[in-house]
Amino acid sequence: MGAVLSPLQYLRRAVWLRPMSGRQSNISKFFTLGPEQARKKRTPAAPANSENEDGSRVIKKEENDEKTSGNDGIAVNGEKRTADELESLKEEHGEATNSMETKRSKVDGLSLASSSSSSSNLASEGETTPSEIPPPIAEPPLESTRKQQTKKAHATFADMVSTFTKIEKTTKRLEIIDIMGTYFFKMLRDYPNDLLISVYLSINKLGPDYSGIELGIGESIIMKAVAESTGQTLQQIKQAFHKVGDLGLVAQTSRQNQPTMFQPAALTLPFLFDSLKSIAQMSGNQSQNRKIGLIKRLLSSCQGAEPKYLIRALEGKLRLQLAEKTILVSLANACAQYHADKKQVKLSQQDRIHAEQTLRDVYSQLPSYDIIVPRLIEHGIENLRETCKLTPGVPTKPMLAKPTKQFSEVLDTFDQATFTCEYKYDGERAQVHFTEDGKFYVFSRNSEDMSVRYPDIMASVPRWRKPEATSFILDCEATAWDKEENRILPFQKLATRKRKDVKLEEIKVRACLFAFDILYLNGKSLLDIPFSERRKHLYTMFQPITGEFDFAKHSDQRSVESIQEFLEEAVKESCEGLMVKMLEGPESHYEPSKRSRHWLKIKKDYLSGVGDSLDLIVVGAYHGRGKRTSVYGAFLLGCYDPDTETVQTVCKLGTGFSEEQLEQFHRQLSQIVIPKKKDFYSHSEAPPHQPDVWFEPKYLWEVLTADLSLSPVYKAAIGYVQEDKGISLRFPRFVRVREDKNWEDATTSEQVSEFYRSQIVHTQASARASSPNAEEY
Ligand SMILES: Nc1ncnc2c1ncn2[C@@H]1O[C@H](COP(=O)(O)OP(=O)(O)OP(=O)(O)O)[C@@H](O)[C@H]1O
Repeated sequence: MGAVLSPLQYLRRAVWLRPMSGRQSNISKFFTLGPEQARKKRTPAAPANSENEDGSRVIKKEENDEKTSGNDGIAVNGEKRTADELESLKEEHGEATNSMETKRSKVDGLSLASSSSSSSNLASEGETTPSEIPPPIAEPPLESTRKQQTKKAHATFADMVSTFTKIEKTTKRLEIIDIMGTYFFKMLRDYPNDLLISVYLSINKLGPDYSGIELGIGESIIMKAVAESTGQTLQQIKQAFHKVGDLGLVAQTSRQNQPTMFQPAALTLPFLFDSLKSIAQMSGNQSQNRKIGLIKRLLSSCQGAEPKYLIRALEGKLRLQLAEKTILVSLANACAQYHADKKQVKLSQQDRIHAEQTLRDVYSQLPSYDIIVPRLIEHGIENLRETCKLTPGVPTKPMLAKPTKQFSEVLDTFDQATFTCEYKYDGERAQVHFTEDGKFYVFSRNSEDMSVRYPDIMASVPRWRKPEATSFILDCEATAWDKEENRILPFQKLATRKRKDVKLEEIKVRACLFAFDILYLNGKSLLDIPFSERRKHLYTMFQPITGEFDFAKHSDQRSVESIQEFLEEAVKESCEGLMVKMLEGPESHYEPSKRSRHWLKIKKDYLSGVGDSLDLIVVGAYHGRGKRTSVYGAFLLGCYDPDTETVQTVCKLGTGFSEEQLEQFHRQLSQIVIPKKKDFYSHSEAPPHQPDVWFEPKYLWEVLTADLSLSPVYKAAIGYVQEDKGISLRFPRFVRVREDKNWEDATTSEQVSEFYRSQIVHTQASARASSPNAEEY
């Protein structure tokens, strides 16, 4: 293996890449013909806001004039300035906006461009000048002056906002892909150094998931910053928020109504990105004030619709339908088109499909834009599979299983193929990495770095790794382990472990790893070899140590009776059920990120229920009565539609809780009550169905159900089965909190519709089985 650069090294490399000279092409046309199939009919997204999104600039000089006399000074961007200060600001501002080496103005809100090291590094002589860059086909409605000021150095937030504004006006995925593709194409052509940042900002992330840097600033901090920056009281902002339900819109309106004397310099993407990162990483003493200070600075640089998206970005929710899938398709299209233009060849529909597939596959193996984007720019999408491969140290997206509720279904699915059954351990998924340079990592199902959470696992790796294994990626389940009795403990025990600041000597509940797959070994990816061979490598390279590491127990017998027996054994040993996996042939290859039919899961509970539990978002609650007077008596839960970014309600849940749990949930959830329903929650508007309180989306609960039915009240998977009806759970029962998943990893609307459909298939099949001659009557 060649030397592997760290994400940071690649990022640095990318930052120093020169912009390539542009070529004129009819971009839009190409993207419109995107190969993504039209989706099934979906719930329309929350209605697009009707305000003037492009937001004409407000420079109400006359309003300021009366304030200029005396020492009172005037308000510039919400802050009082003396006449002297104003004079120097004018000079400073005029210079700053024309200079490539723009420095941040001493005064908030006038020139914020290029404060970061990356920003100032980027503008170098000899770059493509604006006159050499052909005008884009569909110019965004930007103020030309602002654009000219920054054209040479960096892409602006204004450009991005104008793209977002267009996206907010449509619910059609193909159009969104078209708009984003056009935007990324222009970034590639004009500002390749800023492409990586533009991708991150579009998905509202600040780095790969394993970097652990996350946005999601509390509403109270944002409200304070908006109030202070726009010269309003906190009360006024709170009231407006209560009325509108979107802090972004409140910020935009407040900013538009604010007298501003000078036009602030454009906010560049690198400066914005660096600032958001600083805000996300601030901690400790005074961090709240420092955050407010930085948000105010950013706000004072915003114009038009920029405050809206800035605030939404800070909240961690852009409310565009920009699912990561959409970004990948748009980016693939943009890159394919850009490189085809460069080579002066025509891009076929086939090429586009190929590009999309390539980027999706590569991203599931190596989910790091830090690594992918610079290599895309440098080597093109056609070489991406070669230049971006599975790499220890970067968590890959785990393969997932489909639920099944009947043993006969297992045999139907695998038919003549060779399959194997394994215990389905009930713990937390753990991807263990060992890099070529000798570092260990443990990553979660969501690519979070859990190395500090599991010091016991980290310490045990050298004991069970044989010296021949010089680098690897293992797929495992970490379970709680009873040292005295030498047995697995239920999942609930594992959940009692601390998640932060875990010290090895203080650990009370030990974790034991059960390895079920190996994806990478000694410099080579093993994804594309049969599972039987991967399993051999696993057994050769590692040694079991009781209570620390073992291989998932398996049985390769294929009769229904033997599977049933094996399941009973698994349950006796505190497992959830079985995993049934293809063992030979190409179907047994490891498919990162796919929920595949080549892996089936059978849980004990499925056999009487719907086929799987669901992981649902807690969106609201109803006050308790009688014994539950002081707590919430029932909860409103929803599933997630990643394509429309909506949370769709699916049931009211009131059973399966202990009294302690109800008290604990009351305490936890009271902290995240919001004044009104989020506009991306989809639920019946009828008063009897409204919960007493609404919550921020935060907690995910696992729920079992007897079956599913169509419903006019609940909106889950609306449009999938019936145009105007959603799907709801009947007799739902609480199982546990899913701490290993983010709320956006909830069961999707599509999965809910699959559960509903498979239930109908099963019902029909069993009706036929119990009455084989039914058709004759
Ligand atoms: N032998 C095994 N093979 C694969 N996965 C296993 C095994 N034992 C336990 N697991 C766990 O079971 C999960 C398989 O189910 P699935 O792929 O649907 O993930 P999930 O969405 O987390 O579902 P679940 O809620 O059932 O754990 C894996 O994510 C893994 O954590």
